[in-house]
Amino acid sequence: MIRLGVPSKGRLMEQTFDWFADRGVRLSRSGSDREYAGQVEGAEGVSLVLLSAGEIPRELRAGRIELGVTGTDLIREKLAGWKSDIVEAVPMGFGHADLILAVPECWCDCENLDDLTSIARDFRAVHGFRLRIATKYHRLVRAWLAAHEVADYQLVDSQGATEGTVANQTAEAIADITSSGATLRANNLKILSEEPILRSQATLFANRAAMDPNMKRFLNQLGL
Ligand SMILES: Nc1ncnc2c1ncn2[C@@H]1O[C@H](COP(=O)(O)OP(=O)(O)OP(=O)(O)O)[C@@H](O)[C@H]1O
Ligand SMILES: O=P(O)(O)OC[C@H]1O[C@H](OP(=O)(O)OP(=O)(O)O)[C@H](O)[C@@H]1O
Repeated sequence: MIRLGVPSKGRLMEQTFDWFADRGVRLSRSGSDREYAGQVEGAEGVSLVLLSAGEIPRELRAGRIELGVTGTDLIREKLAGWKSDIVEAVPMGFGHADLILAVPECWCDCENLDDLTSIARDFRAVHGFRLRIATKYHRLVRAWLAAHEVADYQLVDSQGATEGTVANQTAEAIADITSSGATLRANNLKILSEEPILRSQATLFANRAAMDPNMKRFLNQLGL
């Protein structure tokens, strides 16, 4: 049996259902909106597991699902060395979002990472603590800042409403996912001019160890 993990709610779930329907596989939730059980029609030996998008990486690596749909950001953030256990089967063309670093709009002398680096250096001297960046993407942000040789900062964990942390004075900058940019604008934040830390989209991932003839047949059926 191939267990296919799909986000259990929202646009990501609906667009995943549409993507599979376009390829002749009908995924649906059984029972009420609140019941996290599902059905698969049009493919033999495949079952549907509805999960939080954030849990799909862990479940895939643990082998509790063989296939999973989630954002590339979540796989890279949650699984160190993910390529040894996980195969990227296909980017699905939706759920596009950029992981970016943003600072208050009113920081007129801060347009890029070089500016932020010198602000961070002075910040520590003036305030006695390191400039705080709120994020839930600890691994990706740390690696990106290290690659750009930025060291004078601290990460503050924020699992939601991250853009609000600056107004709430629990951070000076944020690193989060954005797509339309509306949340950043509403919170008076601007993106640094560098390329995003990561461009993410919804992707079908497979557990590498589960790549048997059965799995290949199913991927084939999906046109992959
Ligand atoms: N505004 C957005 N536009 C497009 N994609 C987004 C947006 N926000 C988040 N995503 C993407 O959706 C995926 C799920 O994100 P996230 O973990 O925040 O979901 P969630 O809805 O909070 O799920 P859960 O709470 O069940 O884990 C991620 O891959 C993320 O990149
Ligand atoms: O650029 P935009 O189109 O405004 O989208 C960006 C927002 O979407 C996500 O939040 P989500 O709604 O998933 O809630 P969260 O704060 O719980 O992460 C993300 O964390 C941003 O806050």
